[in-house]
Amino acid sequence: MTTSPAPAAPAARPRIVALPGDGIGPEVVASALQVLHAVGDFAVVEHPVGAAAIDRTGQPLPPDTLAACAAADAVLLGAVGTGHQPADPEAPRPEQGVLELRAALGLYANLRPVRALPALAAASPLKPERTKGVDLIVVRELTGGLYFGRRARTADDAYDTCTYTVTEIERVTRVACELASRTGRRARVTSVDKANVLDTSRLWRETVTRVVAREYPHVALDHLLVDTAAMRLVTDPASFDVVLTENMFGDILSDETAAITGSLGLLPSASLPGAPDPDGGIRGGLFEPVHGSAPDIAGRGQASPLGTVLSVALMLRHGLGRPAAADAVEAAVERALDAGLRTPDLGGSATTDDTTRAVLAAL
Ligand SMILES: NC(=O)c1ccc[n+]([C@@H]2O[C@H](COP(=O)([O-])OP(=O)(O)OC[C@H]3O[C@@H](n4cnc5c(N)ncnc54)[C@H](O)[C@@H]3O)[C@@H](O)[C@H]2O)c1
Ligand SMILES: CC(C)[C@H](C(=O)O)[C@@H](O)C(=O)O
Ligand SMILES: [Mg+2]
Repeated sequence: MTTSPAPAAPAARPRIVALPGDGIGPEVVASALQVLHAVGDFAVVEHPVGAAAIDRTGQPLPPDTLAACAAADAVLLGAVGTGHQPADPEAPRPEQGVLELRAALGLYANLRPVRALPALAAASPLKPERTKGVDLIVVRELTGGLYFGRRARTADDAYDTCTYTVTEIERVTRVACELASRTGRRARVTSVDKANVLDTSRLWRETVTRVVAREYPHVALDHLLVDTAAMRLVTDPASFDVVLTENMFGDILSDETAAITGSLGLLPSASLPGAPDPDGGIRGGLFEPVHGSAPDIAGRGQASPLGTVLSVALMLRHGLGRPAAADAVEAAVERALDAGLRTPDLGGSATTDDTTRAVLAAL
């Protein structure tokens, strides 16, 4: 008697934790999850973070939320924050939730890609000839520097310290160089620091220079001071390929890149525990738009969900090893914009729901 082979076990559904958060977070996450479900079969569970979690549990990152994120294949976050600081300096702050999550999951490499889409050339405050062809990635160190240094405050004074170790700088430099070396990129890394003032920046510059010279000699490396980089990002954005920088500078410069695309609402990000797998393998990670909770427009159905939808594309590509689905989502967003879709931040009147429908229709 011959035995037939056992039927192949169905591929496990990737487990996604969604953290809607605050303000427009729930609006943009709901939209992005519709797009995610349109391109595959995923098991999604939602957990609270930020002010929503403080309201429910007193903590911005409750232990149940962290445990679920640690066990998930990938995490999608909307935004946290109420837009105002609590009167009591000891009170928990929503933003601590996202910072603790990044640190707890070891997500030191934050990728913030920026592409100027031809359809949106007129939406940028920059001249079209300056933004034409811009395709850069900010690689922001995410778990060190001022955000995580020793700090204290009294009624009369306060300090935050900026610390970097050689190991922290080396590993994020490797991520930037790996990305710069990939097909379609220009093998150029611009490292941004403030080496004319800060010791951490001098260590940063020396370490980046050494890693590139020893391990990535084919990568063209240059260094810019952060003030000059801020200027160059709007005067000559097309000159950048991969921008490598520390935590605080990366936060500020990446919001500035909104001027290139036309709106902060369009920018996605991926926070990873290392370089994306070159073979498209599963990496996990946290995926979130660059923008915040936008309290000024929350609850009105006006927010652009595209930064979160494009973060889903990054999740599919870098977190879940599904590059074809990622390409499909990005192409659908481009087709919808080509067809004239414009939310108020881009000068139009499309709602969040209109945008979701347009992307789903273009898939
Ligand atoms: N990762 C995060 O969760 C994250 C990121 C940035 C800011 N924040 C928090 O968000 C709160 C508000 O901060 P803020 O106002 O300085 O920055 P923000 O990014 O929330 O908003 C800045 C401006 O951009 C607009 N905007 C942002 N996202 C948009 C979208 N998707 N569509 C259309 N317009 C959009 C807003 O309406 C606002 O005018 C603060 O509590 C801050 O700490 C959270
Ligand atoms: C909310 C805040 C802590 C966060 C940051 O500064 O990293 C945000 O501005 C971002 O860019 O993701
Ligand atoms: Mg920011």
